Amino acid sequence: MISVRQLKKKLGAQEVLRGVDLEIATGETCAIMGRSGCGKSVLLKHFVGLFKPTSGTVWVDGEDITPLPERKLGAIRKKVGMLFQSGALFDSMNVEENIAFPLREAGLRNPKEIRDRVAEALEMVDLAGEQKKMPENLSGGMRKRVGLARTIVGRPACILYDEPTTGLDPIASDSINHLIRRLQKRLSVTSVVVTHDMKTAFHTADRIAFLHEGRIYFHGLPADLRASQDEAIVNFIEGRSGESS
Ligand SMILES: Nc1ncnc2c1ncn2[C@@H]1O[C@H](COP(=O)(O)OP(=O)(O)OP(=O)(O)O)[C@@H](O)[C@H]1O
Repeated sequence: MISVRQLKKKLGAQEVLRGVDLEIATGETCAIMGRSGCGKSVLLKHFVGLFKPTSGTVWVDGEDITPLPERKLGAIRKKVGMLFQSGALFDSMNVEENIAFPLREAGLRNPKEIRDRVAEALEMVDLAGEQKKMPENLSGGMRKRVGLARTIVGRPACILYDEPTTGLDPIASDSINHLIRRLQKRLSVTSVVVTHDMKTAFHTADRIAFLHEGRIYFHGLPADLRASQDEAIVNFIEGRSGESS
């Protein structure tokens, strides 16, 4: 579904990505992990053309999206939905209007069809009946669910999650982890989960990619990551900074 070849990205003077190679198969869930600031979000944004590589290529569903101009990226963004960290809701719109937004943008006009699609998406994220609430009256976990409903309402083939559990308490996080897994089964979507939450990675992922110093340092089964004796990986998993106090 996604194939990244020798992707390099410079932002200002900083070489954030230094030759990333990564293959994500159709239907699998891949977690991308790595230390804060290592470039996980930058990498993810390349999958929908929000960043252009300095060099290298990004293929989505068999198409090289690197040379595509902005007006042609709409089709890719229909295929690959992205859930941003904050949920990125419009504060002036209620839950229903927020979720209906991409449908209207795509040209859907039939009010009953829009209502039904919104209700179905809300039901999938366990928020049935919450159509009329305003974003300011939602908890952080609910905002993420509404953001997710807005992502799945367009029926993407692939969902990108940028830090889906950041800022949530452990129980709300656990519930989002289950939701990611359930959606993957129910919709048979390919999922990419950027996270530094070990629980999220181990709960949701078929394979884990560990980004370190601008490259994919490890890509394999969660059990193999856990069993690794490599110093950078062990320090990350055990949360050791290497500093003394
Ligand atoms: N638009 C931008 N312009 C310049 N630098 C940027 C931009 N976006 C990100 N960066 C830089 O790229 C680096 C990687 O950022 P990124 O957000 O991908 O990290 P991350 O691994 O997702 O971190 P975190 O886990 O803390 O969210 C950081 O040093 C950041 O400052």
